[in-house]
Amino acid sequence: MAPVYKLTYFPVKALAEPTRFLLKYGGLEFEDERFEREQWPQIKPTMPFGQVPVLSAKGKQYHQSIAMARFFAKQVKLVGSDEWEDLEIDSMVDTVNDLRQKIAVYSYEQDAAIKESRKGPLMNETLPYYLERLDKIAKENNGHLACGKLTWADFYFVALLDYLNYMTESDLTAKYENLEAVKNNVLSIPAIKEWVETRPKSDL
Ligand SMILES: N[C@@H](CCC(=O)N[C@@H](CS)C(=O)NCC(=O)O)C(=O)O
Repeated sequence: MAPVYKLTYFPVKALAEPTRFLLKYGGLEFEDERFEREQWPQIKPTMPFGQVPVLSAKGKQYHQSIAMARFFAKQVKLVGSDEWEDLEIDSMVDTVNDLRQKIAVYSYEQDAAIKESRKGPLMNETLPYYLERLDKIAKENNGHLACGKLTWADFYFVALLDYLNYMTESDLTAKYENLEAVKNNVLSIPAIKEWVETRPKSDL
């Protein structure tokens, strides 16, 4: 029987990877549909808001990567134990996403001169600002980003990290031992370790 879930995305980790981590963690079968960039013009009009990732299930399409990650986090019990914990987790996920967007504004800039002008502020101000605070939070939470325990906020951060490193051409967590601990806590989970070793290779 075909899997219940199909996740459609470019052949990269990026925004689909948190959901892939959660599906693998929960042992939930899914079709990992990756299309080539040349196919995108044909596929784009078939997506609800012209973007991916898109989750297909039960004859419907669902967009927005954070919404789908939260959906699977509930299924695999990586959400909070009450609304307050969910608030803490959601706020960390949104903060990591804010950081991603700030990095993307630099990384995806097509004009070389504008890109260069954004590099200093990003590298010397924005990244340290976020990473120092995230590292402090990881310390206070014993190697996690929220609630002092493993939650989907950890998965969200660690699954996006390769993409963030690719966009900044750096190893963002190298200098931050508590963020390294968050990374190791997620990557040492057997199902995640296996996925990372066997998933299709991609830079971002
Ligand atoms: N907020 C959306 C953003 C999705 C998004 O930016 N998707 C990009 C790929 S990472 C895309 O589809 N780009 C192609 C396009 O817009 O034509 C989400 O988190 O799912």
